[in-house]
Amino acid sequence: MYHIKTVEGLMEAKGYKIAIIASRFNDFMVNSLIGGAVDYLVRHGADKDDLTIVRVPGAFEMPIVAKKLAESKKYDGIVAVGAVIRGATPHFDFVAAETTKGLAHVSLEYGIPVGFGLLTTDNMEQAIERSGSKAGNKGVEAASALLETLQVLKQL
Ligand SMILES: Nc1c(NC[C@H](O)[C@H](O)[C@H](O)CO)[nH]c(=O)[nH]c1=O
Ligand SMILES: CC(=O)[C@@H](O)COP(=O)(O)O
Repeated sequence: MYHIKTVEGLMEAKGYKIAIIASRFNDFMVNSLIGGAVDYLVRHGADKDDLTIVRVPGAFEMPIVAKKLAESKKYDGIVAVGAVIRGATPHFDFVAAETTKGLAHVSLEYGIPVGFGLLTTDNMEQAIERSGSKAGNKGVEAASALLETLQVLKQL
């Protein structure tokens, strides 16, 4: 038998300062994503005073705000929640791709983990299903992923 050193993270939020970036577009769903993320973080030890919610107009504005938050060095991590829902034109593809790339860029450039809770769905029904109903809550998943990543990074 080999003993292999394994680095893995527990879901522990105590002591972390976390910013939640949330778009106003499709805010019926986004409010549920915020609620899921906050509930998860608090139930895993976060102090409410250590959480900051930053509202932005749409998903496209998330990366520049994430960059500013990262530059401030006030936060250990970011949870980004939003909902991009396909319409009649190719607009969806541009907004979804640029938001995703922008958030990934900020994460790597500034070395700050970003929990990616952006719904990118073909229709409203899929978005509702993923914001606290039958297909779970992407805000919860993003918050959970952030905590695990923070704990892993701390050990490396
Ligand atoms: N259609 C969606 C948008 N579009 C708005 C853009 O994100 C942006 O705010 C606008 O183009 C001004 O710069 N945003 C979403 O978050 N979700 C959508 O479905
Ligand atoms: C994702 C979007 O921007 C979308 O809501 C836009 O809809 P449309 O392509 O019908 O203008």
